[in-house]
Amino acid sequence: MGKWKVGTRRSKLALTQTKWVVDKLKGFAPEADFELHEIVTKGDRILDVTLSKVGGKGLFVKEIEQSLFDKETDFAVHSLKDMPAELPEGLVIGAIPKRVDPRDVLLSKDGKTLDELPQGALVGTSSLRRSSQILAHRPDIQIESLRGNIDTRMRKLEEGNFDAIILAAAGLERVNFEGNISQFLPVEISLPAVGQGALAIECRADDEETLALLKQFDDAPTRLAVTAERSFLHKLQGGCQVPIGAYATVGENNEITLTGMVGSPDGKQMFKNTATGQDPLTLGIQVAEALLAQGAGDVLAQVLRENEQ
Ligand SMILES: NCc1[nH]cc(CCC(=O)O)c1CC(=O)O
Repeated sequence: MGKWKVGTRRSKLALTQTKWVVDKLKGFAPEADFELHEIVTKGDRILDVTLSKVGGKGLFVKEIEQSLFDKETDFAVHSLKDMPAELPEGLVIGAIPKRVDPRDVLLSKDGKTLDELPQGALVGTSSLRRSSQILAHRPDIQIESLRGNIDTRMRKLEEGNFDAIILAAAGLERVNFEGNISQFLPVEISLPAVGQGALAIECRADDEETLALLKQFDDAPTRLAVTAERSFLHKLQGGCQVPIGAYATVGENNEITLTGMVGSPDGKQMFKNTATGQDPLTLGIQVAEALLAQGAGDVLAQVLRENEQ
């Protein structure tokens, strides 16, 4: 039994993800009743502005979290990568389902790969992490900002505004657009965003009934991996839009291997480190400290200063 009110953003991707989660949860609680509550977030309303200049990640989750506090909703489905490194007191991630493909992908005219793009090609992305890594690999490329949901971005490619655009494989897969992918970028070229490809189901920390439901849908290796990635992000205090990437995998005996990167937006400076360990929180901090020792702190400080201007 039980009735759950589920918070979701209104974009096609968000609705698809939320409906997928609800469907799976029905498998664990066949008699339960789920009611979707669509919430328009600040991030959705100001997509035409450069998000990094108005406050970053929190914009997509704040109003949804408020509805959890107000008990208008009982849990909410987010893309994990849209969530700040630190949750507000009183909320927790009740489940992290198994991660899908974490990679970035290139969508181009005529299916060209990154290496096949013409000299000086125009590539659309608003992510500093993506621009940094693309430019490190192909310094001749021109990067231009590209905002909006998946449909909007793909339309701008079709209209001929860009030679190529970069998106997350996971988002395209979830809305069945993966047929448009020209190349899966290897993580050695484009290290994904923290949590990319994973979902987070957020609920109140004291809501035992919801926690018990969500727990059944939690994937332990994914949680270990993204906990390491988020610890790395937290240590670098990468709350807002910053050129930070991280990807962790979990092998035998729950051994976690984490790679983290910080790059300058022009790709001229690139710091990377890989380490292995058992404890995700310690490992994240260790990789972050290795990058700070290489000088990544100066790059991050510079980006923050530019965002403030
Ligand atoms: N930045 C927005 C965003 N947040 C989550 C996804 C989908 C991929 C995911 O769940 O990791 C996307 C689109 C994209 O980056 O292409």
